[in-house]
Amino acid sequence: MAQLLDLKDDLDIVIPTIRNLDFLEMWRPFFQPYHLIIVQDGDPSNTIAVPNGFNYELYNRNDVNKVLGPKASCISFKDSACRCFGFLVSKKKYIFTIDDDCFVAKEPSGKEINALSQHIRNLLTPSTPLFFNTLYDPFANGADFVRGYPFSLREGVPTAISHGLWLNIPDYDAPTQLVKPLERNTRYVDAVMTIPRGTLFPMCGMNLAFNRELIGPAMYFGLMGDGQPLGRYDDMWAGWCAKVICDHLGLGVKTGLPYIWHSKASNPFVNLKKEYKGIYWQEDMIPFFQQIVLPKECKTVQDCYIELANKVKEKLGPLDPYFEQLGDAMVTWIEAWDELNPPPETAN
Ligand SMILES: O=c1ccn([C@@H]2O[C@H](COP(=O)(O)OP(=O)(O)O[C@H]3OC[C@H](O)[C@H](O)[C@H]3O)[C@@H](O)[C@H]2O)c(=O)[nH]1
Ligand SMILES: [Mn+2]
Repeated sequence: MAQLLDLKDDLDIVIPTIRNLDFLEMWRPFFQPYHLIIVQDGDPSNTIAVPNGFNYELYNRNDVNKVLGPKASCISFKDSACRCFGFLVSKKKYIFTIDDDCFVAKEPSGKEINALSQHIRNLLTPSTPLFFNTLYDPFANGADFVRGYPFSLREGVPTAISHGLWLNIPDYDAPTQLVKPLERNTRYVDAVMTIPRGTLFPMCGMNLAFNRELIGPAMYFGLMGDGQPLGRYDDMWAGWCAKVICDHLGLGVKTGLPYIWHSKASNPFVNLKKEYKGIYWQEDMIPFFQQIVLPKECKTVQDCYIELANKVKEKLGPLDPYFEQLGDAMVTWIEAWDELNPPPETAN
């Protein structure tokens, strides 16, 4: 498996940022062989310092507007949701996206965690969404399928998403941050699990990898930030859309290892202002995703996503006009995706 854990020609690292990128120094041993796509948010006249020796492309808002023209309206401004522009312009099979306040974590033994290689292992080994393996990831070293696990299901399904976790500052919503300002996550759980089919999960974008060819068009992080009634639901929205589509297309989503060290607690009051509508809208959003049935005619991610977009407008539009705009932006995203990523047979 060791030779499989080096995908330097097949994976891009996408970083959304409003800060300098000194954090890369700690990741240098793991990230240096890889190409970085840096999405600079906020004022494009600011200069983002990238440490020497990294191979990268950097896009600011002017670049987003230049590349997408009017379709740039679907890319959020002043929110980490802008990272999905990096997913759009990448030409690689795999993506790893990480926040700039996430550092190398250590196992209980003190060994530094190469988050990238664990994500690659997660993505290159099958998922088991159809039957839960009680010894967790059967493809992990020293594990296997337990007694009673049907042999007909042991092949598993292709893994589309690998969702990593965080030591130190956990990804809590603002109310929880306010109630538990000093809580730190010190629990290192040595497990990777497949999220069962039919079950949604709260996808966090700070330590996340995925197979672009399997699920890329569904990894749109929505309309958030400047001018929008919502923030910090970017990754959540993408995760709900992607999971419903993964279930429909027979793909898998894993969560657990690897851990990163999340160093910065963002301001809970600022977060509350960004999140509050999402906190009550999600009581309608979640049943929407739980009840959605994608037609069997939807054979590609794009087909599924356009169907989802239409249903978002129909079912969630009455909740708030925001969802009408979000549904339209979802369609614009697919148009942009297909324009920048034409299927091989039509590529000129
Ligand atoms: O306007 C902005 C704000 C931030 N960024 C970049 O996004 C990354 C996350 O920012 P930060 O670490 O400050 O926020 P957190 O609250 O820790 O992030 C969580 O909530 C928002 C997202 O869902 C995120 O994935 C979660 O981890 C960081 O790289 C900032 O530089 C931005 O691009 N624009
Ligand atoms: Mn953070």
